[in-house]
Amino acid sequence: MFATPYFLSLFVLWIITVFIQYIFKRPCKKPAGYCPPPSPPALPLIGHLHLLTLVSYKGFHALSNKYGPLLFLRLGTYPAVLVSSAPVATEMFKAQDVHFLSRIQSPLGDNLLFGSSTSFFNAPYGDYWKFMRKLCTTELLGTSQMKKLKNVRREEVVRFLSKILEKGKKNEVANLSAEILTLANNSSCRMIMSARCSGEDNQAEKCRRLVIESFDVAGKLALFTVFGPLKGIGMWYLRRKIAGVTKRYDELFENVLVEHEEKAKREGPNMENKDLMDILLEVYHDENAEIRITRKQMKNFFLDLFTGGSNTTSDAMLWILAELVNHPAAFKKLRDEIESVVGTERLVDEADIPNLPYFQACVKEAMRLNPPVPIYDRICGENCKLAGYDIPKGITMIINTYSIMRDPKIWENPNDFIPERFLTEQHNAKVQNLQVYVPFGGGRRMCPGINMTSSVVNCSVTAMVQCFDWKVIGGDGPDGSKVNMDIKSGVCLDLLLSVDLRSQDLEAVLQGQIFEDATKRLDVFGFCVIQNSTYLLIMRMQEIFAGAEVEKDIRIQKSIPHAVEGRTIYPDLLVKNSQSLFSFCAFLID
Ligand code: HEM
Repeated sequence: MFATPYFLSLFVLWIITVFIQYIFKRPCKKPAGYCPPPSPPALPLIGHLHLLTLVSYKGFHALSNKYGPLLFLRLGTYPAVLVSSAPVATEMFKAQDVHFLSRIQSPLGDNLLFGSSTSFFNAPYGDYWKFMRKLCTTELLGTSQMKKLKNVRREEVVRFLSKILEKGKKNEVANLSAEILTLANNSSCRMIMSARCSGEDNQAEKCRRLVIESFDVAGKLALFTVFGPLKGIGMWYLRRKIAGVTKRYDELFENVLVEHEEKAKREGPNMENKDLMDILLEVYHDENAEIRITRKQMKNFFLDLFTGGSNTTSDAMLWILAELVNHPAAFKKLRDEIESVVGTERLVDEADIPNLPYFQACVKEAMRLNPPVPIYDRICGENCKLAGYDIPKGITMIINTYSIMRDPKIWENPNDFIPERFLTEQHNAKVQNLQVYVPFGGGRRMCPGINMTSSVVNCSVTAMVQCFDWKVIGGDGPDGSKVNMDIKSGVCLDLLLSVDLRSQDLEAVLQGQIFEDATKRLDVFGFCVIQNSTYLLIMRMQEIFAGAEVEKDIRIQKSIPHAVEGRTIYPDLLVKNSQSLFSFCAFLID
């Protein structure tokens, strides 16, 4: 009742403030010879906002096609420079990298989950960022840690494939957008903190929902920020939501951290199967560490890993599969490659990837055309020159990877899906000294999560091509066989595909893998429980054999001495293999 006139008067007040600022603002004196980047014609008050479109990077792309690769823009009251070509990006990430090493800070300072200086993603370039970056490269996200987590990824992929297999057998349509997001979330949550996103009361699921909520708040706040004087009003309007999300996230992570600390005390220095949280906690407790990180920094760091790692990875997988479905010749070529290297008697494995060059080219080409992070920001730290133009200290740089990777001066037929281009010498020579392929950014601040993403993408996409045939339901094109690649603002690709298992042989291979996976989990379960409570084990088995409804995750009860708490077994996988399991179980009980 009272809110509408109230907000209306605030809005009018804002218009008047901006207008007065606009009229009386003195143009600041620029030194002689000052040469700012070119700028499209702007309107009073809103600047270039009217030139943008709902899918922001496509609007920016259209602008750079018309006005050039380096542009000065005014988004409301917010000035920014748009970078859209490989030569400019190369200069920025190589010769001038030192001037562009920080990102935008949140208008809320350290009170919001996102954008605060205690996060790693937004940390200003300095000792904390350098320390964490080194830790990411050498320990947390480096190749050797990723190798250690291989089984975790394998289990999640096999779990995903078993769901798809069920769909295929029943001739059902698979909502791949949802299934692949679950796969990416579960893989990253397990690698980061040994938890899966399933069930209402699950920590990883709670964290996923909090991340979505805080993205929502951050997005709204960014809108207010564009309209200068509205920034304060936005912060006031959203203050309760911000405080609520931040408090819940803090409590949730405090619990997870305490659980990990207790586990570390119980298992001692030789603890096996460490996740990323175990490793970072060791650094946190190390009194001789180069930098003593705070608890808040640690919590924000995990948030960065979740936000940086889940949707990006699932989007990458969706785009790759969509491009392959839309290009049947490429799909067939890839399947032939997998078949010639792996055969049909075993499931493709991460270790096969170096022998699958065409697969690697398909991944690159799909990510070139559809970068999961199409735009991102940097801040200019010092007055400097870029492509001959003056860039003022403090201005936001918007890097449009979508434009950079469709630059017609670099890529022949830039809008076409041609994986072969990544296999030719000619292409390699042309791009040798240019930053042309930038889905993960560039320079010192480029994405540290490449290994983690690649390992999940590699093992899942290759298996999807090896085992299944995919068809679009109600798609685009004259015969309705194409995935509609036109995305709407803020929505990820909607991928609904019917799935068919290719052959009986592959079904046997997949079932074998699912069984092998299940027995691995049973082994842990049986071993722990058998020493102290055989009865419990048999009970559980009978429930499974009878096909009775059982809980999704059975946790080993805390009261059982020597049991590994928190380990889960997955009965939905076990049920399918009841016959083989029976003999396995009998062996254990003997
Ligand atoms: C397809 C998957 C991914 C894409 C396309 C992607 C893309 C990007 C891009 C474009 C940036 C900005 C780089 C720059 O400023 O030059 C970035 C930064 C970052 N990404 Fe990723 N990313 C992906 C996956 C991941 C994963 C799996 C993680 C970790 C689990 C991760 C963690 C981060 C972090 C922490 C940063 C900030 C780095 C810094 O400021 O030093 N990303 N990512």
